Amino acid sequence: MTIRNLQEVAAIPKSEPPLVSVKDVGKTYFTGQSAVHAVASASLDVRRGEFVSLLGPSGCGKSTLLMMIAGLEKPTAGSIDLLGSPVLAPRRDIGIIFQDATLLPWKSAMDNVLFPIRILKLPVHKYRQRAQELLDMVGLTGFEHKKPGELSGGMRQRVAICRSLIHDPDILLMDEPFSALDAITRDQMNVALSEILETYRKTVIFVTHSIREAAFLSDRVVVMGGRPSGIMLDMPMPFARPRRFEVEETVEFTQVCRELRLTIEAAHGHASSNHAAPKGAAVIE
Ligand SMILES: Nc1ncnc2c1ncn2[C@@H]1O[C@H](COP(=O)(O)OP(=O)(O)OP(=O)(O)O)[C@@H](O)[C@H]1O
Repeated sequence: MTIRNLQEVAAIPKSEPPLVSVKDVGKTYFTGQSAVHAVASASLDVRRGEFVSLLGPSGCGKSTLLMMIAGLEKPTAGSIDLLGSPVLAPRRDIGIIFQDATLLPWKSAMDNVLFPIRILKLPVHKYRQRAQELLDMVGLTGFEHKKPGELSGGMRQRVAICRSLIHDPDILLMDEPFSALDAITRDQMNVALSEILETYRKTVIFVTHSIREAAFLSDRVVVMGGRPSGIMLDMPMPFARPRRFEVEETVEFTQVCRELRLTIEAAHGHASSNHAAPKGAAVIE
């Protein structure tokens, strides 16, 4: 089982082909008589070890793009390659985390983490130690035998993160994983996720409404928006790693967040921050 560390990632040459390649992808949903153009033409490359956030207001197609990368929705235009092969269906080299932890309520935290191993018909005993290491890393030592109902929302989401990592996927897709948590727990989860990724370095595509969350976690932030929706901005985050809360108190962080916010507002025809937030952009924190 490979555990990639930061030094290894830093050593990945920029010339290496992207791990995820989204080319001119579009998605139109047809429901009865009407058509919804969820994503117009989106192109995006993600390199191995990168953390890329998809940021934008409600309804701009972030989840749709993520679900297409996961192979859970089919594009109506363009193509998506993962590790050099086209995505045609859900794949084992991907781990997915949704807003709701969706744990099995009758199973313990340990058994929930090991669940993908059972589904994949791999030998469970070989993965117990890794499951324990993951639970230890997210601060759940001593909670292995608790059922989801006995855990807090933040704890359940930590179990879900462990579950997504247990089979050592190359890519993690995360759809607003912390948006149901209170602000303090959410901040703690952001730091916990950063720490996890410093050890179990993965390629991550992360959907969020939160500018600060995107800026804190990401190597690049991709802003989606416009009508029809596409990619408005692809911006590298200039903050050194490892990152701790203090980065959010820097002038540079505030400037980056401002630029992201202005791009989102411009996408909605509101270039000035003095305007009231447009419908749809009201969800941006
Ligand atoms: N299964 C579906 N059938 C029809 N329309 C859909 C479907 N899924 C999404 N849509 C529409 O596609 C558009 C994009 O939705 P999507 O959920 O991808 O946006 P989003 O940016 O992730 O929004 P949110 O942040 O609120 O989750 C919306 O107009 C939505 O109503």
